[in-house]
Amino acid sequence: MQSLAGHTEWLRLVVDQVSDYLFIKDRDCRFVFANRSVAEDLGIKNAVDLLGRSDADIHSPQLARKYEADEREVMRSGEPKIDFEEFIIRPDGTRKWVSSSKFPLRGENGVVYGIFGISRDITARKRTELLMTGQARILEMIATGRPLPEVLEALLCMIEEQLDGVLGSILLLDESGKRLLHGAAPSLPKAYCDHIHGVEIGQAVGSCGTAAFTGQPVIVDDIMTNPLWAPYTALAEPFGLTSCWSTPIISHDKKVLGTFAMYRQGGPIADVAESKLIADTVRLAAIAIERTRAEERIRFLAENDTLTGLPNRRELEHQLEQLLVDAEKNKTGVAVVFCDIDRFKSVNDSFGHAIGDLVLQIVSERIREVLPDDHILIRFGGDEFVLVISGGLAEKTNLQELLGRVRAAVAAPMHLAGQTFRITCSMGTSVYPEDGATAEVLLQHADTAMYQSKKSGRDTFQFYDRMMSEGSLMDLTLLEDMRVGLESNQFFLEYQPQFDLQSGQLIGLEALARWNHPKKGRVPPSRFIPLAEESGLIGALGDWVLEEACRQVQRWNEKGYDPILMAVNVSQRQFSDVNLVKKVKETLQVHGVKPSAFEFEITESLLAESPQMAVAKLSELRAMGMKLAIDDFGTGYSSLSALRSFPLTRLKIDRTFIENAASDPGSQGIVRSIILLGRELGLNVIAEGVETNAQKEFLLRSGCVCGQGYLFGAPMGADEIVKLLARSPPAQLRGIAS
Ligand SMILES: Nc1nc2c(ncn2[C@@H]2O[C@@H]3COP(=O)(O)O[C@H]4[C@@H](O)[C@H](n5cnc6c(=O)[nH]c(N)nc65)O[C@@H]4COP(=O)(O)O[C@H]3[C@H]2O)c(=O)[nH]1
Repeated sequence: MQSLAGHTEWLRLVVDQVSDYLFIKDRDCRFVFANRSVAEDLGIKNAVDLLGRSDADIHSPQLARKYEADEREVMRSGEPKIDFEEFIIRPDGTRKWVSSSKFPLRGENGVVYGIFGISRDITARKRTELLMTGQARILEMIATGRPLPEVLEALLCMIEEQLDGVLGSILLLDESGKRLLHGAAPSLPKAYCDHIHGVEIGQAVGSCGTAAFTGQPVIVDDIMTNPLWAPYTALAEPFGLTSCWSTPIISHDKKVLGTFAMYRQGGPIADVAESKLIADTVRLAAIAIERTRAEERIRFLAENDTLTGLPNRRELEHQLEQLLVDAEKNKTGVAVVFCDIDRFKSVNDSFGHAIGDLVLQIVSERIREVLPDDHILIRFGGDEFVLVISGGLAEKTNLQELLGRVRAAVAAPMHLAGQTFRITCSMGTSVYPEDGATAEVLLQHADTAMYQSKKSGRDTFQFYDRMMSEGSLMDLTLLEDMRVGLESNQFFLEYQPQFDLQSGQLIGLEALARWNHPKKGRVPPSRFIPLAEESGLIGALGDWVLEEACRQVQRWNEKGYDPILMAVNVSQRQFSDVNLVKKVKETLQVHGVKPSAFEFEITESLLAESPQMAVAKLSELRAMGMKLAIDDFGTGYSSLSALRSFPLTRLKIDRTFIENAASDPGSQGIVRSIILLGRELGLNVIAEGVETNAQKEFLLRSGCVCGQGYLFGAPMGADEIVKLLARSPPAQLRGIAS
């Protein structure tokens, strides 16, 4: 008996040395035997204290039910359950994975009276497995574009599963690089996260604020005493947070993206953290954040214009369609406004593209400031913007008032690169449902109305009118008529005389195109010249004008009249023709006209469009001996230095300045400056549109040499000019080299 007792004692000593769990349970699943390993992990000092207790007395009901179900099945079937994985949760909340085998215990009569169990610790292996599958799952989430908060949360859950008692948190550095924003923290109290959200980073801002600022990990084992946490102890204390290890999340190009922090409630953090796990976690977090930011950037680029930050054309169509659906439902209006900057190309060419870009940014900001936030402004492309206005503001009187403010805001002076100038815009508006039912039609009609604003002198806005579209149709018919007219001699030239203001002598003629339409009668140049320019027909018309002017000079030469300077207008498109110089040379030669008796009138904007090409071409024409004038001078953006580089011979002061010159001091000042500028550059100056003696007197007083206008003679036929030529031979132009 004694030997048996000694034997039992000896047996217990042996089984208590074994690190595996060894246990026996009766038919009611109550412990009848357990070794020390089982008791220790359950926080029970003496293994005998386990005897008679069931899993329900020790574990959570969920775990207890699972263990019991397995054991009852072994007893019922009489078959052992070998090497299966399960886990226990210790009283401190940590998890232990085990590989268990449970065998039925039979008496000599073969009756099963309990189970014998053995379980081996496989936590390390299991964690590695879980870590690998967890990481693979997170990479899959990143690859399939799951939302960032979801990915970060899964990442932290994986960490919390790996590191017992750790509460994870990820904070993201905001765009300014100054503040940390909440990313994910599945186990931290919400109130704590709310406090941290938006914290400014710095030298001593807890663990995360400091880690983000320095770019280095910050390990704080005692929050209450560490100086980095001094301002935040009161924040951590109510939540029982005692330690925190924060590691900066760094991008591939070494920028701080945020922080990954591990907190503990009770005890230091340094003993639970594993550096390899931390390194893997911040790497995965960096991939997730960078991928999300790259996607956001791509989306932004796809939907917005990079220069102004405004939504782009693609976005407009999408948003406008949606607005129209809402407007249809709510029976409200939507206005589409096309806004185009006037003469933007000239701005770009005169001041450079960098200034052009700034102008676009300023214009977009100015419009945005005037437009209430809930209405849309998009950059349609180039110098075109589209405003979409809905609700009460889309009603005509409100809209008029709003567009007036947009117009004024855009036109306010701009001070850029040491220059001050005004930019204006032309706008056109179409309104749903009156002017169109779809986004496409509304845009098209707003564009048509904008085009009308341009035609009517720019710096204004127009509402779409059906007649405008009909006008476009009429334009097409007129264009066709013009083609026919050019071939069937419906065009002819009139000549307007130019005079020396002092001597009153004839000094030159300006050839002006005229069209006698078989049905419509005289069509004014203001109608057909812009149409010819837009359509490209101006090339053929310009060739014809040059040819006809040369023929006329030739006729007068043959009749023995003294040679007179003949000026012809050259449009922008005509000037861009690569064969222009060759054509002019040939035409003059064919008709025996001296180039020195010919003048080209070009516009200021033409010089601004492409200054290098203009200098090259003008130099060639000038080298032939032709004279070169700038027409409508004063309306463009020419600067003194730019003008110097062009080989010009005269400036024609724009009619609008002469119109007011006798009375308006502003116009007088401009006229005087142009005359001075001409003198400074050694150019002859002629005033156009002189209608009154008062204007003539003012010009004489200001030192203007030449004039042209109804006061001296309207454009007239060649026969009338002959009478002038017969009366007095033309004088040489003063101030121009031949
Ligand atoms: N109010 C007023 N107007 C005066 C006076 N004196 C002359 N005019 C008008 O002023 C315009 C002068 O021509 P522009 O500035 O070159 O302006 C021209 C020019 O830009 C263009 N144009 C005319 N013929 C041609 C041409 O053959 N080729 C090209 N490219 N353009 C042409 O059409 C524009 C208009 O031509 P027009 O209607 O003939 O109008 C002419 C002329 O009739 C005046 O005292 N008061």
